[in-house]
Amino acid sequence: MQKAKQVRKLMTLSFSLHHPCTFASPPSSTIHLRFLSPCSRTARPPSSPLSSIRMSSSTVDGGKIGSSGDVAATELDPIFKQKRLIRSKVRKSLKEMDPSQRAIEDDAIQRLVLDATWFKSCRRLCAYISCRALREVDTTKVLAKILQTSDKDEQKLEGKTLYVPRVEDKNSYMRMLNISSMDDLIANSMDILEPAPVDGAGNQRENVMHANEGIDLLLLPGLAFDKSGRRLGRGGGYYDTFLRNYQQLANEKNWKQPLLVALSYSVQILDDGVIPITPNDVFVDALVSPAGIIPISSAAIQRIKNGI
Ligand SMILES: Nc1nc2c(c(=O)[nH]1)N(C=O)[C@@H](CNc1ccc(C(=O)N[C@@H](CCC(=O)O)C(=O)O)cc1)CN2
Ligand SMILES: Nc1ncnc2c1ncn2[C@@H]1O[C@H](COP(=O)(O)OP(=O)(O)OP(=O)(O)O)[C@@H](O)[C@H]1O
Repeated sequence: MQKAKQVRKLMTLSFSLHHPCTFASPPSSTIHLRFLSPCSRTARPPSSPLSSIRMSSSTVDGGKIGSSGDVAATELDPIFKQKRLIRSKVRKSLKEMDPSQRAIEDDAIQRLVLDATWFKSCRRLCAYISCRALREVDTTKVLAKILQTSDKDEQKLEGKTLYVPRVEDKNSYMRMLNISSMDDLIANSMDILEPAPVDGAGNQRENVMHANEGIDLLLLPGLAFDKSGRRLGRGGGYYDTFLRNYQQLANEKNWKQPLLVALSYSVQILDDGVIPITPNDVFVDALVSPAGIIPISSAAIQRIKNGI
């Protein structure tokens, strides 16, 4: 995990959101940052000193503000500091989790996914390849089910088409590439399994951003979540960047937005208001925890209610 530290990077924050139940991008690069309620355009009441912070686009390095002297950007520091604090607390709780409890929760979460109609009916999806060292909710059984049709053509006709993450560089750039077998994966510098850009036959793997059809579902990892859909990732901004780009593409192509479903151990679900967010953060539609599926957005409530 040492090399994972290299994940820290330069990044220019961009402020557009395309989640159906989040917020429009502000007209200029300087905006007001608040703790926002996921399914309305209204900000939460300012119950914390961080709740109304002026923020502007800025370039950062390793989570620290660069030498641009951008005073407004430094005001983001408390938010990212708070995020780092929560990450270390949750990492500690995950580390302390009893292995047998973890196994029980892994099974319960995967069973819920495998039995869900939105999973059974989905034909095209993105999912993460769980990493034991990161203590992520296991996706082995879900992936095995998705990939069970070994023949690629048969899979396209009857089964599901799967795209999995591949980190391309340290500028929060991640692609989702098509795989048809776990053998398509190799460990990257962070010890996460990911696909090579080219398959065994020398063909470029399909990038979900260049596909002719949209995806129905995205299974997301994360460090912490709340029941209003806030998601705290590992700090790379990879998923938030990908999700924003994908949501924009789906809008342009008139595709239905995919259901964003995060998988979470019980200790990763925090009280509402604890996870601070920036306008870059994308909310999830639903959580799957060992206690059950928690639909959050109206899209998720509809799909779960109608069994689709
Ligand atoms: N399974 C999986 N694949 C994924 C992600 C993920 O979170 N899980 N990603 C999601 O973005 C991308 C990779 N991003 C990553 C970002 C950080 C770390 C990591 O090891 N973080 C350490 C802390 C490092 C530090 O603080 O310097 C950790 O969380 O313990 C790993 C992957 C793409 N693929
Ligand atoms: N003080 C800071 N000011 C501005 N940007 C920062 C600061 N600290 C970190 N960033 C950057 O903001 C981006 C988003 O970070 P954030 O913590 O929201 O990611 P995340 O939601 O955990 O990641 P992911 O989307 O991959 O799950 C990262 O690229 C990070 O490097």
